[in-house]
Amino acid sequence: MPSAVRIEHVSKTYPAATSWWKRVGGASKEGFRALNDVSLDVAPGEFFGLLGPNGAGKTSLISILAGLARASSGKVSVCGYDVVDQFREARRSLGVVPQELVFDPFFTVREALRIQSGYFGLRNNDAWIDEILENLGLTSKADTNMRALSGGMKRRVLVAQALVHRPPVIVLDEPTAGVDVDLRRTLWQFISRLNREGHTILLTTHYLEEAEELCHRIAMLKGGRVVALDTTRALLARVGGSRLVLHMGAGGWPAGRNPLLDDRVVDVQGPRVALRLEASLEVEEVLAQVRAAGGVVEGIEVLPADLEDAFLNIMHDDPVAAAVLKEAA
Ligand SMILES: Nc1ncnc2c1ncn2[C@@H]1O[C@H](COP(=O)(O)OP(=O)(O)OP(=O)(O)O)[C@@H](O)[C@H]1O
Repeated sequence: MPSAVRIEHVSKTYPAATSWWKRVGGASKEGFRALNDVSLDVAPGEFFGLLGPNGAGKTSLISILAGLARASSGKVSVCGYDVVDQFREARRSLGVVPQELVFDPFFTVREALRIQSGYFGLRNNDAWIDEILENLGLTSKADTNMRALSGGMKRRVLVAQALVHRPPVIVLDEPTAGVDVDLRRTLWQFISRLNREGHTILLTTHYLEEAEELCHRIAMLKGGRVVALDTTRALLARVGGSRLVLHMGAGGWPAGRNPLLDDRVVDVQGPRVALRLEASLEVEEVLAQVRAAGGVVEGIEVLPADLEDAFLNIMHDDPVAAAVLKEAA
């Protein structure tokens, strides 16, 4: 059986120089390289996560997969169909939920889904449309005009549109960005069910806890390169240990006073500082070092390591990723 998604040595360079791009400082003579020799193989039935910070290249990769953009080099196929040479077959095998809310304001929800079915040559698709509407909590909105829907409801319709032709591969580009808990739960229940029924899912997200819960395997992208590709379990095992979260009082984190202590820091968000621990027994020792360095600790939490730790570790351990991080700081 062919791979659900196969990406082979894909690079993407955006042309140098629209005038606005020059103004924001992104242009160079050679253009901007958003993807750099990316290779991935997603097996049929997998729930695969594509993670990475802003600008990592996730949307560029998905656009190439969906035939909306061309790779500068390399090959991409969906269910064995080349996305350029066999565009129709590849596109039919794919349902894409885009990141941006794009919709036609003139139709009701049901009309929009019927039209979308028509693009794939599907008539009499109402039974499946009704099932999708129900599973996404949209039944009561079926006859509502698209422009009268809230943002969250519009996002549900985007998901529904991607599913009308029952694609074997479903791609979700940050589907839960800015949506409420209710939609998240509804969406993940439905998507997990489709995955259990054999659909392959490719998910990009910034929410690492979502990826940790749902994905079998994960690729981490940074600066257009794959910096890690492994099972979720193996990525978690790579970090081990636990995390100490300190809530710092006046004066904040005593940076630069003790390099060993600074080395443990994985994340700083205002007064909340997360540190890596090899063993929980180290808590006392670390607290003593913080106090000796002049830090005032107001609260502590000890948490098991999670995907966020794995992500931060990998970003720091990878020399290219570390250089990109440093540049961004
Ligand atoms: N049309 C374009 N022209 C020039 N540069 C672009 C274009 N589209 C994207 N880029 C640049 O390519 C890089 C990768 O962008 P991309 O949108 O693929 O990243 P992303 O991982 O999806 O980010 P985010 O999480 O913010 O959505 C970014 O630096 C972006 O500014």
